[in-house]
Amino acid sequence: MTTVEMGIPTVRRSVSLAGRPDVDHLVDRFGRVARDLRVSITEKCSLRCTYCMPEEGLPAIPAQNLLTASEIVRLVDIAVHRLGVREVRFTGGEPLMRVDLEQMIAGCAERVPGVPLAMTTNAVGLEHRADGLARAGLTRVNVSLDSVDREHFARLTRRDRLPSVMAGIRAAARAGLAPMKINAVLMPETLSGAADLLEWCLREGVTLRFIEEMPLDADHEWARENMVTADRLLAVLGERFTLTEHGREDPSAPAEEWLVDGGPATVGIIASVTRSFCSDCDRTRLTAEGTVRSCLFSDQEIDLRSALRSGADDEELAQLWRGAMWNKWAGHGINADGFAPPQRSMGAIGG
Ligand SMILES: Nc1nc2c(ncn2[C@@H]2O[C@H](COP(=O)(O)OP(=O)(O)OP(=O)(O)O)[C@@H](O)[C@H]2O)c(=O)[nH]1
Ligand SMILES: C[S@@+](CC[C@H](N)C(=O)[O-])C[C@H]1O[C@@H](n2cnc3c(N)ncnc32)[C@H](O)[C@@H]1O
Ligand code: SF4
Ligand code: SF4
Repeated sequence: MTTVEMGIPTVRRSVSLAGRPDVDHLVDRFGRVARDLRVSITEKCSLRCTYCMPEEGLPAIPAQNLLTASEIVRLVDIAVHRLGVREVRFTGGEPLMRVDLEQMIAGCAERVPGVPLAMTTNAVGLEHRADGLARAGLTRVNVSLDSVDREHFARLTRRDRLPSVMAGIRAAARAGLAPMKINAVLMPETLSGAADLLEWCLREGVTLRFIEEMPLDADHEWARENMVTADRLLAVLGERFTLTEHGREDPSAPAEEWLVDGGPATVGIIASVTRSFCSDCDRTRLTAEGTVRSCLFSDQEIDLRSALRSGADDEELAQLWRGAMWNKWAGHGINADGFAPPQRSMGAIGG
């Protein structure tokens, strides 16, 4: 399948709160509390990673359906002050594709002072914006970088932009956007360069985390038998480094860590498929079109944008959000019989 649509999830305007305790924060039926908000701000991207986007990019979201910077600031304010969110991460698509990103960050920094404002980015062009983003109030960035081999990088991302990414990483470090983490999705074609990537990150003083590929690619080519597992990666890295299991930063952190050659440097693995961490999930998501998505894999979304634009007050919006999260599933279900991937691909959800 090569031509891909963005996917039309089931978008609802109301949701059942039956059985929900009368608390402010975002609880679900499994006792989890969402404190980590991920806000997708665009479907556009400067790269076309094969595990995420179709070659032609995602269909454009009509401008009137995209949340504006001030709408995003308002929803972030509600999330923090009414729903107990403690950290906000901007993602996409590629967040740097929005020219009003600095304005959005500055608005959030003013409304929710002290709350960490992070961004997940491919770092293309970050070189020119890192200082301004730091001044606006961005606290840290995680950067996607799958290979330090220029040819491998260009093949995987369908764009020859490795030098720009490296320059972006260095500029972000100089701007104080730290601690910075590098994310690398595990793919068969880049596995042979995994140890070189780790060596590069150790030299640059940034933390590397490898990620198992999830069935969220727009081309629907993910296949369990082709995916590189955490165990396979550990065997490959073990040929060059001594790795010692070190556990998780905190129980809801997606990455398990290993000390590299006795430490203190670590390498992380986000093993979403073979060692799922859904039972400790603390995430809530806002899509670029203003729907709440309770799980990466759940296509049932709650529409905040329509409510917001038809005059709902902050408490009404907060209550819709609480309902969306109360109905969150137990987990992604990738390992269950009959699993079907969601309609939206990763770039259309906000990874
Ligand atoms: N299964 C699952 N994987 C996720 C989720 N969110 C992010 N990921 C994966 O984890 C990777 C890293 O996510 P980041 O955007 O860097 O965020 P993070 O790991 O929460 O960031 P830190 O707070 O710096 O640890 C992404 O590339 C996704 O592949 C999630 O909710 N569920
Ligand atoms: C969708 S991107 C959006 C932010 C930004 N464009 C970037 O690449 O960092 C967010 C994260 O999702 C990850 N990702 C994309 N597709 C994935 C997949 N199929 N499985 C696992 N992670 C994926 C990327 O590696 C990236 O770290
Ligand atoms: S992973 Fe990020 S950089 Fe790569 S195509 Fe998806 S949105 Fe773009
Ligand atoms: S797949 Fe869903 S439940 Fe599992 S960690 Fe991700 S968002 Fe949370």
